[in-house]
Amino acid sequence: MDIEEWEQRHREAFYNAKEALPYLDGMFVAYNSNIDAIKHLTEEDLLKLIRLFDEAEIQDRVAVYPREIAEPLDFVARLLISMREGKAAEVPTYTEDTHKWLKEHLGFDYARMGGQAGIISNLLARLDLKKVVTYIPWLSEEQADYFAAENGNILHPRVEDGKVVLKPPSEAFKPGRGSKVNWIFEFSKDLKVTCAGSTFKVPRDNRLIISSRPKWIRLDMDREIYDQLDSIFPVDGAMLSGYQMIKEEYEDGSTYKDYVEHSVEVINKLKSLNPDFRIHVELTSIQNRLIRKTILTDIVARHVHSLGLDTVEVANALNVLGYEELSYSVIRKGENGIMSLYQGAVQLMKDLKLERVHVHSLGFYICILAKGHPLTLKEHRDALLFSSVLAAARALNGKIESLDDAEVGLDIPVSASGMEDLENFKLYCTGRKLCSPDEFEYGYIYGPDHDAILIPSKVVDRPKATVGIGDTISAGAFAAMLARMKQIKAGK
Ligand SMILES: Nc1ncnc2c1ncn2[C@@H]1O[C@H](COP(=O)(O)OP(=O)(O)O)[C@@H](O)[C@H]1O
Ligand SMILES: O=P(O)(O)OC[C@H]1O[C@](O)(CO)[C@@H](O)[C@@H]1O
Ligand SMILES: [Mg+2]
Repeated sequence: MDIEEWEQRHREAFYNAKEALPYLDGMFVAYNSNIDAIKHLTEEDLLKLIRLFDEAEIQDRVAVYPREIAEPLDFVARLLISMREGKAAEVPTYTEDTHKWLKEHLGFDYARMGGQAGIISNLLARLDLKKVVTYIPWLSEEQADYFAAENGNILHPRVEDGKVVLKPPSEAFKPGRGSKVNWIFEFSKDLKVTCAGSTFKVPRDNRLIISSRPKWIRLDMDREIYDQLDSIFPVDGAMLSGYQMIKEEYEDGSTYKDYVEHSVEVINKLKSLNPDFRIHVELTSIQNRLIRKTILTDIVARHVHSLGLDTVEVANALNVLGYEELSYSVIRKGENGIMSLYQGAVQLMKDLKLERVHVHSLGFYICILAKGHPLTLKEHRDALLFSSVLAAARALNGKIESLDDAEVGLDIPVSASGMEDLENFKLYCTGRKLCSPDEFEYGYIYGPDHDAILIPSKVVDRPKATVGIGDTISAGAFAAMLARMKQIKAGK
């Protein structure tokens, strides 16, 4: 594979996407947004933090592998695990005490829009989409301020005298509603960590998300808004996320089954209102295995078209779907396990009856397509290359203000190690007759029951922050794909 060829393809794809995006009438985005309190950890911070605890106790808690933050020791343990493995993780906390303790002992550098739906809404709005209809069940006044308002193209449903109208978030929030604040601990490659006599270096830039889960959170849609869902149209597709909020049981006796049922009702109603409608679900790391499995088998499977996830989430999904061996080989080899990652993504597409599975990894993206998916492999590849430029821009500056602003991503080089990973995969693909050597150079794979796109992606050496880049990649690619479908429909 020739790096200059891929740089040229990125440029061409970026301008093709720029041409196509205005053909979109709009996108519906729901459910989760929050305020991200972001803290870049230094070695000094870590020394101070570890000194607050007995190091043997930290070690014991690491071995427990806490799946929620019930007390500060859980936090320190999950932080060390995440740093040592270089794996992105999100851990829930159900107590306000966590926020108080972190504020008192660490503090944060800056607050930003957070949550897949929040980040995706702002990205699509700044790509100048005609309309982004966002639905956040817990929209607070403070949270409303984190939505991009400069283009006036983000609208949120509101019930006025029994009628659903679309308003800017700043006019649609629920008065008196509290805000959901997550903590994001960003840590850079090579940061040195010493605890209980052992020292290690952080293997790659990454972050740990502490996801607050206040009692009032419900992953659900207001009844009136559901009943008048046609009022958000015309929109061409939806990007849904936040199902990780769903709990097994609630104080009022309801259970996760009720919220899964409502979530599927919303999806079915959206599809009934536009036969060409396409729905993408963006995943995140979900600690509760029952909820993770249920989201995949009862909400995603057979109901949505497209799934976006990172490598750890592929492994976690395979694990709860019964592919322990494959899951382990994805995790064990990390970014190098491209064969297992590919096989895992194909398995997800088959088991969950999806049209599209878009996996983002550091240095390359894989997109598995069901046979018969509209668009050529080149058009799908363009969508992925476009998102790679966006990812670079977001990694470089920590945000994307506009399409013109995103062009800075074109100057970031395609990842040499990503190219190497793909080279290692070439033998597997050509050996199994998945593609000819030439087709592989284009990044096209024609499987027996699926097609696929592989691209090397642009990687920023010292990113400003990594949180939200995956959401940016998935949103950019899905929007560009839909836009191309609309452009073709318009005869262009
Ligand atoms: N320095 C970087 N430059 C470019 N892309 C990056 C960089 N760091 C991470 N990424 C991309 O961001 C993705 C992170 O995805 P994910 O873990 O889903 O993030 P989030 O869910 O917070 O948006 C990685 O898979 C990789 O493709
Ligand atoms: O699961 P939650 O609490 O909605 O949080 C999702 C987290 O994932 C992100 O959206 C990144 O994907 C963060 O901005 C956010 O803190
Ligand atoms: Mg993600």
